[in-house]
Amino acid sequence: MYSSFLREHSRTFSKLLCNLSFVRSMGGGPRTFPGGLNKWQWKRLHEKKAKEKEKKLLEQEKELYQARVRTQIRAKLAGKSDDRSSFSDSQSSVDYNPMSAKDHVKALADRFMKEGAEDLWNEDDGPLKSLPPRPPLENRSVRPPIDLRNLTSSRRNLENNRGIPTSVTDSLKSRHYSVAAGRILGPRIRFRRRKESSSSEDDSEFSLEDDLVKPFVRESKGSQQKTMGNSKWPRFNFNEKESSDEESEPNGRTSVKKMMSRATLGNYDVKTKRRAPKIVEEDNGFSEQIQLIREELNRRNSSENAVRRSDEESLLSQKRFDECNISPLTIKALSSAGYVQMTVVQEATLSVCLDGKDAIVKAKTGTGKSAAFLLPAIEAVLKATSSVKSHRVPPILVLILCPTRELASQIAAETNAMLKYHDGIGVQTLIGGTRFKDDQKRLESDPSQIIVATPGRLLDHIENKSGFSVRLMGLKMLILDEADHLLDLGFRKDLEKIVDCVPRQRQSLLFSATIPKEVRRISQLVLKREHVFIDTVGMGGVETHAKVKQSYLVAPHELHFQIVHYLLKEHISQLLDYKVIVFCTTAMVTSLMFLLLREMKMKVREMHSRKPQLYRTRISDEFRESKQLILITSDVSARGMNYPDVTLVIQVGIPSDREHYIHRLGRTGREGKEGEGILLLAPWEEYFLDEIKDLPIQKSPLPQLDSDAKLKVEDSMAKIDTSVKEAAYHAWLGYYNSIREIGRDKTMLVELASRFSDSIGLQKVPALFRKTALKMGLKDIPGIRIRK
Ligand SMILES: Nc1ncnc2c1ncn2[C@@H]1O[C@H](COP(=O)(O)OP(=O)(O)OP(=O)(O)O)[C@@H](O)[C@H]1O
Repeated sequence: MYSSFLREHSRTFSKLLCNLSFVRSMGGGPRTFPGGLNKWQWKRLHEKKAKEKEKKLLEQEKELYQARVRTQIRAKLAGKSDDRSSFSDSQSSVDYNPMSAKDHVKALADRFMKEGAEDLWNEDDGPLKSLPPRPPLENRSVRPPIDLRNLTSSRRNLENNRGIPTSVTDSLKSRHYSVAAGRILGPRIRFRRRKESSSSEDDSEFSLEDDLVKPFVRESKGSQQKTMGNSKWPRFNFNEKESSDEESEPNGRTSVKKMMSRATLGNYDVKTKRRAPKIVEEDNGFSEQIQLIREELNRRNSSENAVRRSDEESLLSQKRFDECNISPLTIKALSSAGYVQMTVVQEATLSVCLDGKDAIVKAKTGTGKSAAFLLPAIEAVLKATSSVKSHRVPPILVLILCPTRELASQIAAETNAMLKYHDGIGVQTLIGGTRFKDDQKRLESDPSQIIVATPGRLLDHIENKSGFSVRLMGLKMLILDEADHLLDLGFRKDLEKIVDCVPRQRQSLLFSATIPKEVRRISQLVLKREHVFIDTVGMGGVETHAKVKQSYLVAPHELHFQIVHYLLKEHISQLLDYKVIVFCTTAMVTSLMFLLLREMKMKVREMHSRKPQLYRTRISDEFRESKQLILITSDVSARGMNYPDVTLVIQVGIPSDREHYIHRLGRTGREGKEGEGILLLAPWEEYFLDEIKDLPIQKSPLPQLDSDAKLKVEDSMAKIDTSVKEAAYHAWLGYYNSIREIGRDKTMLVELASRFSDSIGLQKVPALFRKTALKMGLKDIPGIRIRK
């Protein structure tokens, strides 16, 4: 709610810090700082200061906001419609920066009513879940379609629909409140309360503005809100603390409830009505209204989806690149790479991106999102270089952030292909696992306008490399590939720092195959408020490809290695040109799986975060080019990697969330091709299926495993070094401990981990360091051994 204000100020402050550290880093390196502090102490000191400042700003903003809301209540109670008009003359001219409560509410309403924002109405992530069948409502079929916008923009609509009084006095009598915080818009929640003293019901309706007022509203003791049709809709909590605000009236009548503090609102905030003990009934009209809106949205979307499904997952649109407003040299490069027609997401996004608008884009895996952001990126560079005089060191004009090193390299390679005929435009990668000095040399000898980076290494350059921050000051476009992952907690801090170091006047583009609702909410960390949301999947659309057959197997953990071996054998026997990716839960489990399958003479390669970068790059390149190869990997390969013609993806164990499942699966069935995905779960992991229940995944029967194969697996497992297995056990325990559904029952977790330890042929459960056990909350759990 206060974020825009806060962001604005904290950004300025952080920029100052950025510049400060940059100034210090000029001319040879920031090695010592005032007070004898080293770089990190200096940095921490300033981070602390920034946090304090941020807190103070937040407090100020809160106060301002509360004052504004109080004024609004006063105005209402005094019978004035405009909150500002209720101020004294001297106050009325004050500009309540950054915006008035009404404007704020309107802005929220606008944002949530935007085209494509309907899914924000949905309480769950992902597409709208289908609604349970409802008994037919009278006259429902003859109801005209609901204009959703009208629901927010015009109160009258609802009021007329439902016979709610519209006059000022009436509306004051039946006070209107609804819900802000971006959750409900338009339809207002209507509560009925019965006055203790009278049998007639007092309609109290809550309007959008007044949820902002909620902290100031005190409700009568004992009054309860009845559960709404959907329990997730915002609740009005009339809790004990609020009721303790009750004061005795001078006449000794304690049953008269005062609402809000008299100190702030004088007599206006004293409710002189008798206390209403409880809400007598909930107005079902509201949930009905919501239901109708949802149905209307579903209806609209199902017809859109029908059109979409009619050209069944077609990847390419009708539009050609040469029909678009992009450089002929780029078009030439595109056609030499075999791109003539645009893909659907490219067509949907290009004009918006070329217009300079901020956008957040959701499109299925393997549908050409990279080119969709690279084309406008190249245009932005061309535009900027033609209008700006030549610099000795060109500024960085486009910054592309990726979550993994391999993805950054892949994007850079694709950019290079598109820049084939453009002289004087270059792209460089800044990724971890390479020598920092080599980066520096490349940046100096061949400064490029486009940088593709992983967040950590980019920050190293911002903080340590003199001149780099200055080059970033010319940035025109910031792109986040796999945006939802970059906005995840794991990357968030780095991302915030990076955003603070680039100009505010820039275009930002966010792309991913999965954009959960909360990511859309926090995307404004990067995007302007007036951004566009482009969703080529569509609400209610399936996020995976119809041509990818999805199935799952449930088997005890002890059988997983054997089953993977069996599935691979089966697949290889059916396909000459197979190419398989096996995803494991952690790097060390990946390593164990790789060693086992290699021991069993399968043609496998391994890739995970514990491998040196040079090795990772070599394996990635080999797998891209090869046929008849199996890649055993962790989530480093889950997102964005474009290995052509992957025929099967096996996921062993639960992915960390629904999004990971979709991205891993998306390594097959790219460019509209066919593919297959198998998820292998232990019985206690079956709960995960609930997260993907809207996806077309089917249960497969357990294969017939012969005893020879079992012996073979056991023999091969016995040959693997114990240290690898111990590391796998530790990693396994760490992974599942971090998964809420499993990690919360520590005893069960340790028991399962012991079984895993058995299944990989360890004689006894490996011991943990005391510190590790403590950190994981496992110290006193039976079955955990502590290292002496
Ligand atoms: N217009 C086009 N014509 C033909 N092929 C294309 C076109 N655009 C992209 N491709 C190809 O489609 C494949 C997938 O593209 P890309 O890797 O950009 O997908 P993506 O949507 O980013 O996938 P992910 O969500 O997994 O990151 C690539 O092999 C790319 O070369």
